[in-house]
Amino acid sequence: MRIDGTAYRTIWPEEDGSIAIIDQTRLPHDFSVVRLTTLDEAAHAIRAMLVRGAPLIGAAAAYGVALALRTDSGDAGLEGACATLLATRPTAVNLRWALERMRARLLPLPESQRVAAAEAEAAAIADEDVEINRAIGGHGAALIRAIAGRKAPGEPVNVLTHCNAGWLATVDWGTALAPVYAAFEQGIRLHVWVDETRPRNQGASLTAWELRHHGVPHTVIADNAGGHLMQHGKVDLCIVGTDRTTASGDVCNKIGTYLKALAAHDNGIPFYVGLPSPTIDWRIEDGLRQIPIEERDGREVSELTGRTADGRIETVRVTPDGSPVSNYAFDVTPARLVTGLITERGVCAATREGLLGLFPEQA
Ligand SMILES: CSC[C@H]1O[C@H](OP(=O)(O)O)[C@H](O)[C@@H]1O
Repeated sequence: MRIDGTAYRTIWPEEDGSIAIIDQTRLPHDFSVVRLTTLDEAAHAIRAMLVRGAPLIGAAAAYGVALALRTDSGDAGLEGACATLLATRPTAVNLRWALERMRARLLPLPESQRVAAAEAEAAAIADEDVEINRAIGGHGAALIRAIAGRKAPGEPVNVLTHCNAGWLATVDWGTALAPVYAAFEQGIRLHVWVDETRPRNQGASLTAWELRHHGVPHTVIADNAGGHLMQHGKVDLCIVGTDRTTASGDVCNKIGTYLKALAAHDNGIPFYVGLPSPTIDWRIEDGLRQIPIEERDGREVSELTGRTADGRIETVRVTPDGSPVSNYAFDVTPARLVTGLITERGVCAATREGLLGLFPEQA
């Protein structure tokens, strides 16, 4: 995506072998590029959410393996790197998918060939992600265009999204926001309701930042406002991302997604999911019982970090000292509440039959 005229991806290799990332914990106030040079730095970047979003987590882990092999390209080094990176975050299946792909590519190779092959495979994962998301954008834009055709002339299509599933959550283009960007580029009038997405505020801090830089009309709202907007006809469709979708169409995504899906269902509003195929977990059917839900540090709920009027970044506490805090990072939306899955191969029902219709090789 372009920021002030410069084209960026969220992650890229540098000539010196380091891996550059945009530090997303500094947005929206500072645009800061960090260079990773070791396995531990890559693992920290994922765990501490300098990079986040299922596809970007997968790409970052792949590059993390390449960094690790520069130090130890033996089997133990490779297995150790994969174990370290796999342990960073439990929910996004792209992490497991990318690491299994790197292991399969590298284990058969002699140690002398592994660094170059790891860098090439990580770059391939990144490039493929961009093309997958571009295709999701095209398929999703057709949905937005169809809704636009039913609106009064000049009326924008109102899209509600949760968390950040834009280009910052991927290598480029995004998943839930790819259709928004594609429709916007096609000249379709639209507006995006941006759930702030407590507690880490990826919507307020990242989605709003993305959309503002791209010139897409948007309004940041409290998470709890979405249902009210739907009841009053102000939402035409919801599009969200996912960190893991089961073979039967259950969708795991940022905490609060399930509540939006319930409100959409109650108001007859289409609820779509931007779903790149590496985010499909073909090994499980029951999302509620089989998807591990990450629990993060309670301080993400009890504290707020922002910029003061005079430009200082400060953190304040918003709960009483001593009050216990829990911080579930994801929830699971049952397939029955999902209108459709927007994949790189087209849109399908949130069912096993729907997914296998687009990905028959997985049968
Ligand atoms: C395109 S994946 C985006 C997905 O990832 C986010 O989780 P996190 O920021 O914790 O990595 C969120 O669930 C988004 O929908």
